[in-house]
Amino acid sequence: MVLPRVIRAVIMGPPGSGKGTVSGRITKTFGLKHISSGDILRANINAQTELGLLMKSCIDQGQLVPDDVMSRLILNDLRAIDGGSWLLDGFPRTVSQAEALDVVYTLDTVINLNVPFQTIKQRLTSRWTHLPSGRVYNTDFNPPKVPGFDDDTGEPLFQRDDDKPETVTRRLKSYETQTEPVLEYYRSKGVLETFSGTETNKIWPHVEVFLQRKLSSINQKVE
Ligand SMILES: Nc1nc2c(ncn2[C@@H]2O[C@H](COP(=O)(O)OP(=O)(O)O)[C@@H](O)[C@H]2O)c(=O)[nH]1
Ligand SMILES: Nc1ncnc2c1ncn2[C@@H]1O[C@H](COP(=O)(O)OP(=O)(O)O)[C@@H](O)[C@H]1O
Repeated sequence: MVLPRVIRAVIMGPPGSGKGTVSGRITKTFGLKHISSGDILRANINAQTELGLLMKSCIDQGQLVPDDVMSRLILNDLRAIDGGSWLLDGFPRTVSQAEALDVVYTLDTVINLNVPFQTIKQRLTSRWTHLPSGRVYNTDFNPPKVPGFDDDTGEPLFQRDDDKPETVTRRLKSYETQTEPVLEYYRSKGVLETFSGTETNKIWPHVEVFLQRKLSSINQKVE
């Protein structure tokens, strides 16, 4: 699909709700650039940058990275895209981050994946990630062709330290206290679109139809 006008979107949902999985499908279908705060942080940890080393213990303990650090990091990346369409995944996670984003950009839509916590806990213990690309697998849902290795590159997959059950519980708590208020923030601005369910393959067709309609209505306004 051609995007005549720049589209700015955010995808939200608790950890493990399928943001990365659905983002992959959105970028493939609609051509938006996927920017994942978690992938950016993990790339920094892997490259042992100063920021990565500072943030690692915070992330491993299931706590959020400080707002000012995170907002600076993401806004810099968005500036570098220079006018292209994007889909933000994992940012904003606090009202303060949402306000920082608001100062610079107006969002077209915020997709909210509403998946029960019980479903999520089971998924995360079997999540495997390909660090360089951010591709995610699951030993039950979408296993790699060769266990432990990425389908596209053949490189090894890795299990995130913060996907341990006790850390997941802490991340879900921080989602409730710090991120749920962001949903209210976007609801009051009229841009929040919620998709509820327990299976990505059932949620995705609704997201796809919604985005098709949204993009064609935006493009009609441009013509
Ligand atoms: N069983 C199951 N696993 C899923 C489903 N959708 C995504 N997953 C897996 O659940 C884990 C979390 O998904 P991910 O997209 O990384 O969620 P995020 O943390 O919100 O970005 C990954 O291992 C996915 O492969 C689903 O419908 N069923
Ligand atoms: N916007 C953000 N603000 C603060 N911390 C963040 C943000 N995005 C990611 N992080 C940190 O990185 C961790 C992993 O994030 P992410 O990969 O998005 O997790 P998930 O996909 O499981 O929701 C978070 O638990 C948090 O410590």
